[in-house]
Amino acid sequence: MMNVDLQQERASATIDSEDFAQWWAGGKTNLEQRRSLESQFFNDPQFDDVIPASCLSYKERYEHSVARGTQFLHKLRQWFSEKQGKNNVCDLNTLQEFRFLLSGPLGTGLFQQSFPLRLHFSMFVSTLLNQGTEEQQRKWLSRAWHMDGIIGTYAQTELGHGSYIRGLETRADYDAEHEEFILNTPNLTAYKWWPGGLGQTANMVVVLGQLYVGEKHCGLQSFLVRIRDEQTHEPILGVDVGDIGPKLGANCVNNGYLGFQNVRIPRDQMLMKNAQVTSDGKFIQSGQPLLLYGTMVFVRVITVRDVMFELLQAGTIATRYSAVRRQSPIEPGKPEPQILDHLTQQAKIFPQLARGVSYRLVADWLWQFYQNVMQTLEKKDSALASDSLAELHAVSCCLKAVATQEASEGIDILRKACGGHGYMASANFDSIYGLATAAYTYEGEYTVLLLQTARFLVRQYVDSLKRKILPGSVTYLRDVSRLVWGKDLVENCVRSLEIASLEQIRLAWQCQKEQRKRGLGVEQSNNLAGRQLVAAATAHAHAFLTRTTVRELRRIVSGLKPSVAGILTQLMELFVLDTFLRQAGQVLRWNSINGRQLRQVEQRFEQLLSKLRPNAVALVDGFDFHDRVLGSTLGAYDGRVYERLMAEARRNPLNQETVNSSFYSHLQPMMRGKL
Ligand SMILES: CCCCC/C=C\C/C=C\C/C=C\CCC(=O)SCCNC(=O)CCNC(=O)[C@H](O)C(C)(C)COP(=O)(O)OP(=O)(O)OC[C@H]1O[C@@H](n2cnc3c(N)ncnc32)[C@H](O)[C@@H]1OP(=O)(O)O
Ligand SMILES: Cc1cc2nc3c(=O)[nH]c(=O)nc-3n(C[C@H](O)[C@H](O)[C@H](O)COP(=O)(O)OP(=O)(O)OC[C@H]3O[C@@H](n4cnc5c(N)ncnc54)[C@H](O)[C@@H]3O)c2cc1C
Repeated sequence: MMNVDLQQERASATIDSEDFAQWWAGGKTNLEQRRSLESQFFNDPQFDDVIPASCLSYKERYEHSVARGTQFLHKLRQWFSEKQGKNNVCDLNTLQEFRFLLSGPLGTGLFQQSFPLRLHFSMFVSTLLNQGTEEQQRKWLSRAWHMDGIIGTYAQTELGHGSYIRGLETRADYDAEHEEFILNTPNLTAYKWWPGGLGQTANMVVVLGQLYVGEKHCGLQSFLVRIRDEQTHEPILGVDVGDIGPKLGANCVNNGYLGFQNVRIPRDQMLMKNAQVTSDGKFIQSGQPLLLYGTMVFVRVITVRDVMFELLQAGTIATRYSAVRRQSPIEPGKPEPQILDHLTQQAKIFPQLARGVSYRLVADWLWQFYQNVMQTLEKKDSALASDSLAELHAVSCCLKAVATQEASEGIDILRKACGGHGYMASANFDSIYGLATAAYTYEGEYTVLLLQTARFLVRQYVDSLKRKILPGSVTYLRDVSRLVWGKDLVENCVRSLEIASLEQIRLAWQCQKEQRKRGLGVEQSNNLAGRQLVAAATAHAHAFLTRTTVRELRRIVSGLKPSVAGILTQLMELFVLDTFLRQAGQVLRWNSINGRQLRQVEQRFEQLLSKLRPNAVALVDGFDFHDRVLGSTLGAYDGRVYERLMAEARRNPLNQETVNSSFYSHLQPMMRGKL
């Protein structure tokens, strides 16, 4: 039976959640296909949970995720190859499509704490694609794509170094006589540490190590290394491998450690698309060295989409729960309202929904931009390629940083918006938050990535002073006009964020110059200007996110059904106004905005909350998360929150006996003074 409040919400909404769901899924056919695929898995008893996953031990969780992961991949592959037909070869688009099935809603529905085989596709196969020569791809790609004797992962980070990649210590020495590389872990800090699936799952890795040819250091290169025997799965001689242990979240990923002692691999297992070692030991850098970092760029790009889903999962749970939960009369003597009627509750939840929708528009744009840059790189126009790569790196770094930070923060706001019940593991905010906050760190830590973007921004700012043509993402730096507060509030807000970004970049540049004038070198000056540089990259991200959201929505809006267009326009506006208000410190520092104008934004913000209120439940229904994807007692479609909380408590293994054995062994002796 459906909760009556949710029934009422759905009946009185002015948008049709089905229309929204079709747009969200990219069309009716896509939506139907996704639903049919999900039902094949979610209705299959072999994918049911007997015991709540949160009640399993760490080891049991791993074993369960491998058992389920292999069944999942087997079934998904069959479905995917039928769908792809003859096109079932591994290229970038196919990989992204398949990876999305693993890490999007479907994969999340089956693995709330992720699973160890994900890295094989997102990082191992993508590295073979990006960094392998055609010959290497012929040899390895198809096998890897079909997991034919190969389960891979990406081993870059070490115990001692993660952010500063050049500091990695793993060594690969070329032995010309045997045409082999010899891999070594010279000390404890050189142990690989963190790679997902490395502990007990993977049998091959892409390893990043310092290449030495004789005495000559040839920089970091990537190598394809077998670490476990294909048949027995025992570690190869000289390989020391294991799992690093429980973490804050993502506890089914099987993150591992790895050390090498004189492990030999053939010469053709260095990935040689951009750099080669010839059989007689000549090192040739034939492509742009930075392409070695290509896998990281790829994952940063797709992470924006991943955290968008996590934020909206949490948003759906909090919205439905807030429509079911009744507490605290607004007027004395009146019935307790749905907590969603408290304006402050709307102000916690709706901006997160708006942010998620904005990330969706920006993630689509970013993926397109990534593909365009990849095509440019293939054209071998080195100047153009290097400019495009620099812009892609700068944009992807700041978007990944800010999106993961805001999504994690948003998920925690949504968790708190569910009061005490939000803290239950069965509400599932812990898993969702665990994944989102991991993304804040992995694939480039937040501050480290913002500093990368800031370098680019300062350079573009200096170019703007020289009246040079600027890349698309920063053309606004050429516009030095002051803010003119007009009728269009969205434009006022976006423009003031752009001005704040421009001025903050200018300030960061001035700080660097001041330090240089004091006689400090470039690196020290950068270090001392660090806070300003991070503020500049953050301000740029906010300006870019708002401008891109507005532009992308305007580009597509005419093709949408009026009710979908209407709610998306409200959400876009709410996102822009919310960003402006949250960044008010920066905005007011760099723009002349008076109290009346600020109040205008606040009033419109509050008005938008009221406008969205009647459609909130229909909107989150439109994201079309299956109950299994939400995995939450608070967020299920039927709204039977209290029944589910109680049922889940009763399933808890502790409640399977009325008296636990610890009573006889400890509590009773204590009470009888017999300890
Ligand atoms: C358990 C997970 C949860 C479950 C989810 C499961 C699956 C999800 C899928 C995958 C994710 C899972 C796991 C994540 C895997 C990882 O984390 S892999 C390890 C990732 N590591 C990093 O990201 C390290 C971050 N550090 C760096 O990228 C670089 O070291 C640096 C900070 C960018 C600096 O590099 P450095 O070599 O020192 O260079 P320098 O600062 O000197 O810069 C040189 C110039 O190169 C430019 N540049 C740097 N990187 C790139 C790049 N990628 N592309 C293009 N250009 C780049 C840089 O800006 C400099 O340019 P200038 O012109 O000189 O300014
Ligand atoms: C869940 C998870 C999964 C992961 N999966 C993988 C994987 O599959 N493969 C893999 O190779 N790695 C993986 N990693 C490792 C991950 O990429 C690194 O942890 C990440 O890049 C951060 O590096 P670090 O741990 O060295 O942090 P540190 O760099 O030590 O960061 C600590 C602090 O130092 C600051 N700091 C560091 N450098 C600078 C600087 N230049 N300027 C200013 N401040 C700085 C940071 O801002 C931060 O506050 C994973 C990590 C996690 C958490």
